[in-house]
Amino acid sequence: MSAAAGAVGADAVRRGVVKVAAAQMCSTGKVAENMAAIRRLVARAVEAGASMLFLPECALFIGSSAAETKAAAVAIDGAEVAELATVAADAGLWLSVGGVHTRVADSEEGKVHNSHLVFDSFGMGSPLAVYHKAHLFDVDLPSGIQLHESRATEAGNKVVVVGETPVGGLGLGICYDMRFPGLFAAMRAAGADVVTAPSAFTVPTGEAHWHVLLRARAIESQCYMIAAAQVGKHNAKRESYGHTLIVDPWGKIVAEAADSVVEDIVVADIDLDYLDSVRASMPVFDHLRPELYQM
Ligand SMILES: O=C(O)CNC(=O)[C@H](CS)NC(=O)CCC(=O)C(=O)O
Repeated sequence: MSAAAGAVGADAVRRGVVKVAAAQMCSTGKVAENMAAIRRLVARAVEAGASMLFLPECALFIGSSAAETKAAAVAIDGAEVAELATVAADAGLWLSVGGVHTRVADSEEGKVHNSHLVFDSFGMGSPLAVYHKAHLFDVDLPSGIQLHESRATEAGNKVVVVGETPVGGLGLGICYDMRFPGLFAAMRAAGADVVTAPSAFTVPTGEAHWHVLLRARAIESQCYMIAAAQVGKHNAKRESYGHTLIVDPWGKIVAEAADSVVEDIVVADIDLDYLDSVRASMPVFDHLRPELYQM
């Protein structure tokens, strides 16, 4: 075998095809019960042969007021986060936990971060990467839904792409972030192959926008999009749309959970050779004209 052929072979091994799982669940205000559900979902992902599992926003806790959310926030170096690291390590699985309310040390009002945590499968006890949700969901919708995420939460200020995961470069988003294409373009520019939008989407906005937004972000960024979702009634005030989704870089839905199933995983292959071929045949990032539309 020539040296050149050897190099191609090595690259193929690095890119390759990797199976992932995305969860759907209905978290409540009871952390211990949510943690038990996470353990069941992890076991199912292992059984399915996945290398990585993606859990939705609010996987550990979903509250019904800003006060509850602040009170339930965990320390990034605390017991709950360490437990998640151990769960991942014991299973030999990489884990994305899409939105954990974490304490902000210097917040005068006791506000939290909505943090997307990534754990590797080696069990170092702490997350490999942390992204703080940058766009906060402060809305007053015609359907009567009012949500003011900023009452409990401080926005993050950094784009985060984890370089070397089983699925290549992994861009971290959360829920409402999916409405901001600039964030996903920035992730692609920073090396993302897979982007994420773990969610607790409202039912009316989900019916109107969920599939369109997620497919559009995948098509534009030419990345796989993984959106693990909360589903069903969490408490008297909150209900989520479900439809956990995995979309390929051409915009095709490759896995979707039924909204009637309260606890489930869906699996799909992440094929980075296919991703490369999509990017090569339509090199949109070589055609950008930021001088025309940079804001
Ligand atoms: O409240 C928490 O504890 C965690 N945060 C959330 O669930 C957030 C803020 S209320 N939900 C969303 O961003 C939904 C976005 C959405 O539904 C849309 O963009 O249409």
